[in-house]
Amino acid sequence: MTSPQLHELVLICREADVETVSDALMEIESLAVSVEDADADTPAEHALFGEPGMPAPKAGWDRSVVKALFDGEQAATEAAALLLAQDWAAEVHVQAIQAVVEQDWVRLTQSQFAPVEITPEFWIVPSWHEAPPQAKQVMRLDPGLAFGTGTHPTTRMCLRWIAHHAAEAAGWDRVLDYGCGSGILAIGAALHGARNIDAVDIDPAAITSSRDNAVANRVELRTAMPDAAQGEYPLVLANILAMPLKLLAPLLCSHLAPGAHLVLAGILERQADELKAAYAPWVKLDVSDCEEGWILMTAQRV
Ligand SMILES: C[S@@+](CC[C@H](N)C(=O)[O-])C[C@H]1O[C@@H](n2cnc3c(N)ncnc32)[C@H](O)[C@@H]1O
Repeated sequence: MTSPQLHELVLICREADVETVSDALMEIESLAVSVEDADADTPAEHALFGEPGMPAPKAGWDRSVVKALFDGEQAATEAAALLLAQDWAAEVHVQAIQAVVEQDWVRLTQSQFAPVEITPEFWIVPSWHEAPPQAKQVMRLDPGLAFGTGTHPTTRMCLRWIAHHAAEAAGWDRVLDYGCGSGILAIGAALHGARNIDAVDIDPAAITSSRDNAVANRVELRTAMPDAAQGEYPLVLANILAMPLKLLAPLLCSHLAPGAHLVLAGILERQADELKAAYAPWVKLDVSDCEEGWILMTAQRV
């Protein structure tokens, strides 16, 4: 049995009625409601910006287009009839009830994830893309349930650090990726020559995702919950957030072998001093990279 084609009910209403109309549409089980400016692209169009730092002058446009999505033409027609029968709907007008052209959602989603350059030689490339010709090192990674596709500056900075220190990878005979998400940092380390990598996370979906991504990249990781991290490592990576990183300072530092590198991300520029203070009993953290307000903090245990 095929499901009915999606239809949208397009209404024109005054700014004062937008909220009531939207609420009513949600109550009669519209699948989605959106509001647009009915005068967009005409001389009557006006923007809704306030002064910098001030709220917008009002919540809607003088004449708004409210579009509500329904599962089939009949549902949209019934919703229109029900809405227009309300005593507050005198100024609400039906502009159209029309079939919605199905999008190729898979293609649309895929088009939003392009290859990500970490260094000119090292790229993160979704499985449906060709690797760029200049890429010498490629990680295959598709967006999934766990954080870490290479599009976030914190992840990119960690990967760049790994790539720039790849000459030391012979010494990375154990690596700890604490808060592994998609496994992107652990896989990045493996692709650059690290061995015996523990990728741990509190989120079971991250553990599954890291395992799958490791298989896709033909690298070996030990993926597990955080208590699987045992002993000392010459490289410890953790891209979490400032607050958990502060709480985790004693634990992460207890895993640093003599001479080990500690690489921390998920920290905003203004949080640098708090992090330095939290780690000061064990190591001296420095800011070693910065992107879009996020910083990378690194240290080497003496
Ligand atoms: C920002 S994501 C980073 C993912 C990946 N490492 C990257 O660099 O893109 C942070 C990850 O840390 C995990 N996490 C948060 N708090 C944690 C904790 N206390 N112990 C272990 N993992 C934690 C989250 O579940 C999440 O997967």
